[in-house]
Order: sequence, then structure tokens, then C-alpha cells
Amino acid sequence: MRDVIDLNRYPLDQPGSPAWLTLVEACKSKLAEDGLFNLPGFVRQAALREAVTAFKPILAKNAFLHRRRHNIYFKRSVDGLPDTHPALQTFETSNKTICADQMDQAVVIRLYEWPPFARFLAAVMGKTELFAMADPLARVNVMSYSEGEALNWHFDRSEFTTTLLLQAPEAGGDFEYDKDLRSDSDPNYEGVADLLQGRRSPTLMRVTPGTLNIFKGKNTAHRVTPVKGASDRIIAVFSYYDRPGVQFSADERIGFYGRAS
Ligand SMILES: O=C(O)CCC(=O)C(=O)O
Ligand SMILES: [Fe+2]
Repeated sequence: MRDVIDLNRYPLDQPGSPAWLTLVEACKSKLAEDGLFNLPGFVRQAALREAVTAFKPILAKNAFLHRRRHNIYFKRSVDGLPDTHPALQTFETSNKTICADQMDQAVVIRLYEWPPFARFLAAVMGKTELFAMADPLARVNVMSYSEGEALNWHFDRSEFTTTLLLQAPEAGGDFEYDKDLRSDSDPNYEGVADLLQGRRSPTLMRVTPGTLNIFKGKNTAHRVTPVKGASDRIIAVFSYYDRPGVQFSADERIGFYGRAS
């Protein structure tokens, strides 16, 4: 894994060592403070280039064009909210998505299946163990956003999301978030409406290719702003769960990937 991850900077291969524990503690406090953390330069430039070169032809020919209008909840309606409520305003999301079953032994698959990676993420998330998905499509996804494309405002269903930026756009394509806009006990619909109507000041984050990002997106509203310029934003998304064997339903796969298998 030394050819993929900068293990000198991020000693994931030495779980339990003083350097590993220091890194985990630093990530945990950043996560508590900001709801996310970044590890810049986590993946080496050569491995990134290899990944991008392998994915470009697949993105060009065999990707699923994921385009839909959705509200921040990805739901048709929300109990107790009139359909006209501004918190339910819809926006467009558009990207090209490729699934784990289209990637062979790409760098991102090797990383996903490397046990010390899941072990590190579990430690940072304060869990005893994290498990790779059994779902052959959803385990690892790579999304590509071209000029004008965006991932619009949403809350995540999963407790946390792990991403690796493979290629940055010339401009735009930034990650923008409004930390703890709601909580498990308070949906804060007025705050959501304020955000969607531009009355709040979310935080904009630019990351460099090779940065690993861990993000708690269940109650933090977030989006990726529209990409500008000729270079696509290409990002890998890794999914782990606190129990083994998790799979999406056929309907979920069709919704996300346009196919059930
Ligand atoms: O592309 C990104 O940076 C964010 C991805 C994201 O929000 C998600 O997968 O839920
Ligand atoms: Fe998200």
C-alpha cells in the first residue's frame, strides 16, 4: 500500500503505534469541532494519475448518467410540511457514476479492501469495527462532474461519508456545508428554508486531489457547487457500515445506478 498511501505522513499500517494514535486523536477532535476532516496528500500523485487514467474511458463509455431533481431530503414529501414549504424546494443534481463492479483492481478498490483503512476509519468514528459492503455496485463509486454539473443540497442517510478527490476542476466543484443545520430532535425547517433561499452563510471548502475527506453529513446540509471549466471533478466515495454484509435493495440500485445488477 506504500505506493498508494503516503504512509510516512499517515501511518495507517501501524495501528496502535504512538504515531497512529496521535493521528487518530487529531482526526477525532477535528471531526468533533468541524463535522469533517481532510488528510491532504493521503494518496500519492502517481496512484491518482493511474486511477484517473483507468476511469476516464469507463466514465466516457459505460457510466450511468445520474440526473434528477430532488429536495434536500431526497423525499417526495415530509410529514407535517406543506408541499409548498420552501424547505422542500427542489434542485438538480447531475453526474456520471461508475460502480465497484466496473473497476477491476483499481487503486480505489485496493484501498477499500485494505483492512488497516477500515480499521483507521473505525477508530476515528469511535467504532469497534467497520465492514466493507457486500453490495457489488455500491461498495465504491466514482462520480464525475462536468462543466455545469453539481451535487445539490442534501442530508446524507449514512452517518458518515468517506471520499477521495481524484481530479479537481479548474473552478467551482467546491464542497459547501452548513454544520448541524438540524439535529436528531429538531428538523429546523425554517433554517433549511433560509439556507436554500440564500439567507445563511455556509462554509466553502476547496480540496486538492489526493485528499481523503471524512464527513458526518446526516444533520449537516451540504452540496457540491457547479463545476466550471474543461476539467471534470472526479471523486471516489467509499461506503462502510458497522455490520457486515450490507447490500442495497434492487430499487435503491436502480435509483442510484440505473440497474439492479
Ligand atoms: O462529492 C462530494 O464531495 C460529496 C459527496 C456526498 O456528499 C455524498 O456522497 O453524499
Ligand atoms: Fe452527501
